[in-house]
Amino acid sequence: MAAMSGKIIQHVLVAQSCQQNRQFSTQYRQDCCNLNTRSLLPFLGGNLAWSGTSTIQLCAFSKLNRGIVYCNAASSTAAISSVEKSDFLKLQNGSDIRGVAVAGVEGEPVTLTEPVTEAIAAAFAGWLQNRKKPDASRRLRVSIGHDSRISAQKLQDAVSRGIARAGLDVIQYGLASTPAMFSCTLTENEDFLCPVDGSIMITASHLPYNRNGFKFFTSAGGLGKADIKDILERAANVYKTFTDEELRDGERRPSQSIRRVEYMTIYTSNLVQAVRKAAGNIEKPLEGFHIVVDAGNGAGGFFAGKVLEPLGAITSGSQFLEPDGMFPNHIPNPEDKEAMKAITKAVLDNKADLGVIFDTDVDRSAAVDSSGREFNRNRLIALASAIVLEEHPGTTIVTDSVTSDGLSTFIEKKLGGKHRRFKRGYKNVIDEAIRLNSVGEESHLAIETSGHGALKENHWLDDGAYLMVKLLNKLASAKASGKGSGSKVLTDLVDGLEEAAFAAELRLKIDQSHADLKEGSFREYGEAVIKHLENVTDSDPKLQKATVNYEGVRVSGYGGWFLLRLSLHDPVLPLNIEASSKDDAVKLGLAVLSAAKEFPALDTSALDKFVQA
Ligand SMILES: O=P(O)(O)OC[C@H]1O[C@H](O)[C@H](O)[C@@H](O)[C@@H]1O
Repeated sequence: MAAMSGKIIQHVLVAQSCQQNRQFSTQYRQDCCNLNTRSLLPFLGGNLAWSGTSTIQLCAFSKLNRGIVYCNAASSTAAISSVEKSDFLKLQNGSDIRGVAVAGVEGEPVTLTEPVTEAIAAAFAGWLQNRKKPDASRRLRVSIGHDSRISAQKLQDAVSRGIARAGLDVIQYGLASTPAMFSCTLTENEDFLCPVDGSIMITASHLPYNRNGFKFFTSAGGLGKADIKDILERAANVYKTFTDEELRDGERRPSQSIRRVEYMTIYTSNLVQAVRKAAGNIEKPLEGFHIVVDAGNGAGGFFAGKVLEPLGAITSGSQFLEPDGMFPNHIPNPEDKEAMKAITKAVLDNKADLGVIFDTDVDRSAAVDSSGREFNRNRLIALASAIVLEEHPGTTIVTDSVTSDGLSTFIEKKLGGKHRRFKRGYKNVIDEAIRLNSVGEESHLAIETSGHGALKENHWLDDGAYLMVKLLNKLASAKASGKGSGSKVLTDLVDGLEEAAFAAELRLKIDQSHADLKEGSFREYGEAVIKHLENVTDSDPKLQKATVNYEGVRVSGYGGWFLLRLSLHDPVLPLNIEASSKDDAVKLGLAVLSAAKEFPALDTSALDKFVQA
């Protein structure tokens, strides 16, 4: 410990009483106590154990209304006795775990209680122990980070208890980004206790304030669906071993010694180095650029002060950088129209060269050029493809299924690459790119319209901040070589991308309690709808089914296309339509509707409205 920087690593204790926190709150604000009755003990050996990013977060919670909400947060005693294996399995959301962590929203009972969380963390530790042999000189170590959600501290404490319970070392990072939590499994730096053997990010991405969840990483990447299921099954067993006292008083149990590391300093300095290197080792390659950041009150505020400013950029006009788990300004989601409007306005108001926006946990991003043109969805993919294809001519770009026909033409005809339009889901897209490389087809970029983008050069980590670094590299190198000093260099890269005049996504719900399901699953029902639509399409000469398609049914016609597929997570059939006019889009919509109407458990009201409007 002595060899390590005292500024970086401290011991903290979890799960102390409100009284102890009251002492602490005199230093900050009284209402901070209300918010952290189950949180960190501030003192160890007379030193404040809370530092850096955590302090920022704490202060962000200091508004009274936040306090009220937090005090409604899940009581560990609520709904404890009846948590069954099936309840644990319901927490799976693809390759993530998601649940309700804060009480108070009608119809949304708390599912991520502290004991449930502790059991999940202990299960992950057990899963890790089965796979990794610890170094003889040390125990396995697991790091924990979280986004700005109001339940973050409570869940961090419970996760810490679960990991420690399994006998592994716990290292807390405080406010962090999801990509940083993968990155720390690869970083070689013993001063920062890296690499860790496994890591947990506490986040529910852009979902409402009452939700939370977990993503798990090892040096092999994010855990997949099968591993998550395994962990939840193990968690159900761990949970059974909890004593009544543990279930009742989870958050007040004696504390364990936990280490604290400011890992985000390593992560951000890696981003800074990447841009400097790309610009030819210039210290401030972004000098003269004005770049505004919108972190949506999530975890991405670091990008302005810790990445852009050291590179010389001006960041005035950046907004919503302070973590605030009530997300009072807009949903932190680059797919959200209001969010994109907000960053566009900030760029125009500030006459900035570029705007950058992140989702809550910074694994997704988008940008806006100086004229207010959005680089998100297909346009972001086109831009990233152009950059990657300059570096790796001919490479395959793997995308999700809802990408446009115009994007394929752009990648293949204009950029000379290959477009593999695969399935929805960032993990699916990344895994497909990895698979292609393993069978000899070179791929350097896997990217979704949602803003998840992963590069081979960055360990296939879907990192919203790194994706933006690729754009910054372009700005910096253009400036260094005298080719321009604004965002025009980026705008020019997407020149020639054909974009549909009309695009819509409608989500058709399947009523799981409807008799027409005949006790089958919503998946089977959804597949039947898709199959029927395929048959209808086959008999309509104006429609052509895509020959290469990996998910749902994709059909061209009336100068546009539609895709009907099953949602990754919900009993929903999302329908994407793109066409050159609303009239043509309606014609495509009517073709879908004629098939969908045969299925009474399918709620077609959104489509009805669409074709009538
Ligand atoms: O299938 P959907 O309901 O449209 O959801 C699909 C989306 O789910 C999650 O948000 C994943 O993080 C995304 O990668 C994925 O694209």
